[in-house]
Amino acid sequence: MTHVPTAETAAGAEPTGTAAEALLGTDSTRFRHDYLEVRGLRVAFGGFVAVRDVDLTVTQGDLRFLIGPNGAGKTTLIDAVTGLASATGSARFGGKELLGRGTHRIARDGVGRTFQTASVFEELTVLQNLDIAAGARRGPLTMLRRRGAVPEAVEQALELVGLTALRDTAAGVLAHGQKQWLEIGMLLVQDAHLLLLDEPVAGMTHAEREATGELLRRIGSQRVVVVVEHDMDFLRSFADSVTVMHQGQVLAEGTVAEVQNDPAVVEVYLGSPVSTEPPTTQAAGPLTTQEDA
Ligand SMILES: Nc1ncnc2c1ncn2[C@@H]1O[C@H](COP(=O)(O)OP(=O)(O)OP(=O)(O)O)[C@@H](O)[C@H]1O
Repeated sequence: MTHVPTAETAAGAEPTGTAAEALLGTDSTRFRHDYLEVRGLRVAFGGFVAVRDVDLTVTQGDLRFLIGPNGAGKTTLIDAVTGLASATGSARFGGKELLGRGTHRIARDGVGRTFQTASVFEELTVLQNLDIAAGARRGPLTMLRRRGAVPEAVEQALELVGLTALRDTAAGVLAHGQKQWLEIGMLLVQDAHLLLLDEPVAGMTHAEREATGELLRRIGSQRVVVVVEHDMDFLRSFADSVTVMHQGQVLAEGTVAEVQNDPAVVEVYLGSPVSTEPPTTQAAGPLTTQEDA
């Protein structure tokens, strides 16, 4: 029988505190003081500078959203931090300089990312995908020793991302949202402590977006999480803080309310200078949607 995945079986189901704590740790873990510190980051493609002079600090417990118009340099920034784009300046995590290192070493140092399109092994089951991700961390010898047993971290990740009931389902038949959760689970079993997520809720249903937001909250309390996102409703529901990029630079940073009322952000998003006249009615901010207007 084909298992039909539903939103209810996925990340919306609250995991037990034990699984989340066991996998993510608690405030007393050694990762408490982890943070991403980017300074003077610059990425050029030939003569075109896609990212310039970017400073960014993101700490554990601060679910950071990175927004900006198309082409602002958000994905390029993630590419630079994860070793996919060569960059100058500095990007440090856990006290280590990431720039100039290979993608695999950066991953081993606890930095994980997702892409706009989920990249899971479609023919393999949820469990197999997680086990491979865990194996990437364990190394071949440990993998051989553990063959047959489901590693504890994999069990915990299954529960945390709400895919326990779908563990034996082929990843290819998962709903779109569930694939994203699987990818996030794969980062967790790889022991990523900096998670850079590129548009994780694109194409998701409302229920899937809500479930993802709750999941990111849980993870963000114990890991350093940066979310690139265009979905402004999602941002306003779940962001602790926001960095706005424009033309390769940081334009504004602050709480949702702060950036929403920043005239420079308004101008970029609306494409025209903000009126200096007092509004006659409640003005819609740049991060508002049709629902709000
Ligand atoms: N490999 C590349 N070679 C040349 N130019 C590139 C390359 N990758 C990105 N760019 C350019 O760099 C700029 C920033 O692109 P990037 O994908 O980082 O933007 P973004 O903010 O993530 O946009 P979006 O929201 O549309 O994903 C764009 O002008 C893009 O065309």
